[in-house]
Amino acid sequence: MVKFDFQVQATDGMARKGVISTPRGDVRTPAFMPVGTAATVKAMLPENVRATGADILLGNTYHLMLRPTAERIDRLGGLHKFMNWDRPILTDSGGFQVMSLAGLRKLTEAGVTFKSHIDGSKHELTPERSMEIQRLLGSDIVMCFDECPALPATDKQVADSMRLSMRWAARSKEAFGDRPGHALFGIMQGGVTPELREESAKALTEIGFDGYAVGGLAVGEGQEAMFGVLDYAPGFLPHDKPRYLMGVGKPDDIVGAVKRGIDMMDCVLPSRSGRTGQVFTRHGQLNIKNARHQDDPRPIDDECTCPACRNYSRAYLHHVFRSQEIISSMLLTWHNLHYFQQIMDGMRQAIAQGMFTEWEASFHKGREAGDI
Ligand SMILES: CNc1nc2c(CC[C@H]3O[C@H](OC)[C@H](OC)[C@@H](OC)[C@@H]3OC)c3nc(N)[nH]c(=O)c3cc2[nH]1
Repeated sequence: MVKFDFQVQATDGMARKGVISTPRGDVRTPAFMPVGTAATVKAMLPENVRATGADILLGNTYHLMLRPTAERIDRLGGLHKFMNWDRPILTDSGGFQVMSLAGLRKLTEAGVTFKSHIDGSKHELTPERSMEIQRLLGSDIVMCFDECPALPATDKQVADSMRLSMRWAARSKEAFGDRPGHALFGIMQGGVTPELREESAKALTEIGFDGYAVGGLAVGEGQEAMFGVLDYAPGFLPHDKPRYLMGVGKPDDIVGAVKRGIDMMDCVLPSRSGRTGQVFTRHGQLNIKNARHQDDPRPIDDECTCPACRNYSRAYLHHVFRSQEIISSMLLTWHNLHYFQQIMDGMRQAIAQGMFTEWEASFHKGREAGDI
């Protein structure tokens, strides 16, 4: 039985290239993880998500516990079978979504009670319940139940919230138990305060996890403040375990995070923005709904090998977007996810060759180019 393992294969400055081995397959790092919130990466068949180069995708505890419920997915054979994705799945613990989506929430030492944003039914999430849900879903990488404080927050609020999350991390570990081949990741909190971030990292490392997330970022603090935390926070975490930055981000956020020692990231951006016509390319981004594309016979990017760029013109993509045709979401999502995976592949190769600085310079230069 392959157990869960992480090997750093090369480093270049703080950047690392590695591989996470799991019973359901390997995850090449640095890795970008497409978001499959309600058991689907929207507008994509799982085999097409794989074709973009993804080794792992995300599921969402909060959404799935409400609908169709974790118990139903368990009865039907687990999330992998349910959504026809047999490679690794990481699920978030649900706390973040409760604070951002649910109505009528009550936060206590025990956990969070809330009313479903779907039908108003009452639910409770605790570290123990979150571990049970993620076990029922069958996810390979389980996230601790934590609290991500909303900004703006006073130092005391951030400190109190972080310490609650650390107590919840211990309860999560206790409830997770011993599950060979499955991993439990702790989530560092502490806002933008180095002392709190270090206290959180120490607490998590003492409890001991298979990987560590840097939480509490990408919540509106801005790129400069986020990079400011990433200039020191990953270094507080064990070198030989994966580091996961939650909820990030735009292409330049991703590059800056890998440069600062992050191994895994997730973001709704490439899939969600694909549905709004936002297209990411190596020369920057464009919005296909802009009238300037309606007669343009060129592909989005003539060097991109995705189906949208190989087979369709900007004029066509403009037309199907304007006409709200379903194929528009399919092609633009596929292109954006493909492009994000191209960035990860480029960084993995660059780190392996000790060329990350040069690769980063060409990445930024490509975006200075004029008309895209
Ligand atoms: C955007 N900035 C962002 N997202 C943070 C997520 C959620 C990630 C979550 O973000 C969406 O949920 C809302 C995704 O669904 C749409 C989830 O994918 C399933 C994804 O789960 C990993 C955090 N989750 C936890 N547990 N703790 C965090 O501190 C945290 C910080 C985040 N910042």
